[in-house]
Amino acid sequence: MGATFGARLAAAMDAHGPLCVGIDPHPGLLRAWGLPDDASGLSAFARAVTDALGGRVAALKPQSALFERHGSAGVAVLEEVVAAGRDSGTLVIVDAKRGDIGSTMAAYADAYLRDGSPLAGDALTVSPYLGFGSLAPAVEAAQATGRGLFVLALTSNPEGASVQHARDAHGVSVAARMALEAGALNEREIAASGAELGSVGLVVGATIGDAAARTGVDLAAVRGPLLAPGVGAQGAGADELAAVFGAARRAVLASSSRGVLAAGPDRDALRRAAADASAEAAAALR
Ligand SMILES: O=C(O)c1cc(=O)[nH]c(=O)n1[C@@H]1O[C@H](COP(=O)(O)O)[C@@H](O)[C@H]1O
Repeated sequence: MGATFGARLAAAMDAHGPLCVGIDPHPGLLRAWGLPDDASGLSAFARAVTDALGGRVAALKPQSALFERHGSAGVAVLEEVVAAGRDSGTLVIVDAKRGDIGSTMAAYADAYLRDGSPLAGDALTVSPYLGFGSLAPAVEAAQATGRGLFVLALTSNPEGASVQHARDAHGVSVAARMALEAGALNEREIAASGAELGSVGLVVGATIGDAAARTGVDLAAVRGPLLAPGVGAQGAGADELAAVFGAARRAVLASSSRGVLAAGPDRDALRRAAADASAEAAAALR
């Protein structure tokens, strides 16, 4: 196995800035780009984004749901995106938010985290709400193949608080429990690899305000990458990034989908939008 996902992501952020661009081919965006809402439109959209941004941003994050809308033909396009990202040298985070009981999770791990699987990018978003331990097959597969995970912890949507802020009998919030579990895995990995960041990241929305402090989540102690969606279309910008992440800001990968994609389909306009978003995130997180 080569370098760990955490090490590869840290190098990519140093080279290109702390920005992940989401590939979310919403019907409205396809329309705005003059493309049909079918698999051919998805393919043209995804190719335009990977051609424009491959090799220029730290990561690309295709949103599986928007490909699944078109059934097997759409999933085939998702496979093309994963391959195009890999060919361009840009890390691909497959945003499928998978989570299931352990034995079924093993099948998801096989689909998204196994060498040679057409759906396997460099990392996968996972949902720990069947219990963090249910993710064990994904953790094992990711560590065996040098891939990463992003575990939903404090999500950018307001409804997330009703689950994630809840506290157990010891007063530990659900989000803090997820952060502690991820931190323990990263500590072991870092002890072995010597990398700056582990490979078990968290999803922490840039829109959450002071929720990390209120839920007792120590973001710096996670020692893994912090994927921060909510930048751009959901309203977060430089001020929110700086305020939410504080001492953990060096680990943050800001994520924007519609905020960058709205500049397309023109290649140079997409590049300018991504470069501006990346520079803004870098300044906020310095
Ligand atoms: O895991 C994610 O990426 C994610 C987690 C979260 O808490 N909030 C969130 O918006 N996302 C994803 O990030 C993307 C946000 O898109 P924009 O709002 O267009 O930037 C979508 O694909 C969401 O599914």
